[in-house]
Amino acid sequence: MMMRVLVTGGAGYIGSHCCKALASAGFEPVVYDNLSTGHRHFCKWGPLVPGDIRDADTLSRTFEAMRPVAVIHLAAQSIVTRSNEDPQETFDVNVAGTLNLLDVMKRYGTDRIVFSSTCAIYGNVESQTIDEACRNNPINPYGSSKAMVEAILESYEAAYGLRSVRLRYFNAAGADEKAAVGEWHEPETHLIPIVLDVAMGLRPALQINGNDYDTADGTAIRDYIHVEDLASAHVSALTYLLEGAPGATVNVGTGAGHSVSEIVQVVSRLTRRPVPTLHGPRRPGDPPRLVANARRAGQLLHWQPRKDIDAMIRDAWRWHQDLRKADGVQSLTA
Ligand SMILES: NC(=O)c1ccc[n+]([C@@H]2O[C@H](COP(=O)([O-])OP(=O)(O)OC[C@H]3O[C@@H](n4cnc5c(N)ncnc54)[C@H](O)[C@@H]3O)[C@@H](O)[C@H]2O)c1
Ligand SMILES: O=c1ccn([C@@H]2O[C@H](COP(=O)(O)OP(=O)(O)O[C@H]3O[C@H](CO)[C@@H](O)[C@H](O)[C@H]3O)[C@@H](O)[C@H]2O)c(=O)[nH]1
Repeated sequence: MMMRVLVTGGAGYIGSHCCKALASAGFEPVVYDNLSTGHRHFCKWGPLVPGDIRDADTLSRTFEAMRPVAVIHLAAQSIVTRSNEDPQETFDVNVAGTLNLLDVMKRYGTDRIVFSSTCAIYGNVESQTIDEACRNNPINPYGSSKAMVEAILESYEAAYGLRSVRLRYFNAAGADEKAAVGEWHEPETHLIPIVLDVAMGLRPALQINGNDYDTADGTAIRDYIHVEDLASAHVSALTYLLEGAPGATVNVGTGAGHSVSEIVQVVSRLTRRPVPTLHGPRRPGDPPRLVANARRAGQLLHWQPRKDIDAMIRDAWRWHQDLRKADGVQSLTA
């Protein structure tokens, strides 16, 4: 019988790719999602149970019926700006929701979880690349909420034997256009889909949030990781836990940093379209540079990223064009 894995947030961008990777590896993903930012038709590799992670009754009924061997926990409020404006919502979903999920897991004896953490927990870091030993110093409520959950998971392992892999993703990018899943947030706040909108002529220009950072071209640097590589890291983490290994905190990035201006250039080169830009102020809560030292993922999980930034932008571009055509969107600024 196939092993069932509960995927909270499985109707979202990263979660849907995880479900595909799980199904390819022989697991049955069961999506648990309130569809607040996810999409019903992204759930193609197993059943969808509509529900909120803060709803203990629906979660308990789901565990009773599905008896998952493990949980991959992606459901979250994950927009940094929104967390600054409404921290109560972010802590409620990300921290209280996770405590609720862990309580139900304990009651049903499900003792393995892969958690979506983030490089946002590092905050402002001096070093060129960041390893997992780097002190947590989040500079926005979103990052704080994820750091809190990491601490909770470590305590739960020590006290209750509930083992977890905390995957600290860097910036997800790209899409699986053949599977018709990709990045689709309303409203969109992430850099690459916004730049692609500009390349399509759906927005007049990209506003660059700050060009006075202490980086080579003055714009902020991120480590972009293909969403398919990110998904395969979840399967590796799950396999690691199923083999009985102890919990771990693991960066998931490529180790290559790209500035906002570089992303604009790559998009312009690959799409052969102009991408006009204008300069705006820094976005509150944005660290200047976040680039992974991803060695531990290789050593512990036997995982390596395969796709570089050009592949990410190419795949995102194909998906984005399909999405905008399907949406019938003519102009987002009209
Ligand atoms: N996108 C990135 O670059 C990135 C980087 C680091 C970490 N993360 C983390 O990865 C996870 C997934 O991010 P994403 O970009 O796929 O976002 P997403 O918004 O596409 O997916 C989140 C999913 O969770 C669901 N959800 C939200 N609140 C819920 C609740 N209370 N109960 C049940 N379901 C709920 C949404 O409907 C959605 O399907 C998040 O935890 C995010 O913090 C993302
Ligand atoms: O119109 C825009 C949009 C973004 N940016 C900048 O581009 C960079 C990347 O921004 P974005 O794509 O929004 O990603 P992050 O803010 O780095 O956050 C993402 O990546 C985090 C990990 O760093 C995750 O935890 C979050 O969930 C996810 O939103 C930042 O410097 C932004 O200020 C712009 O200059 N203009």
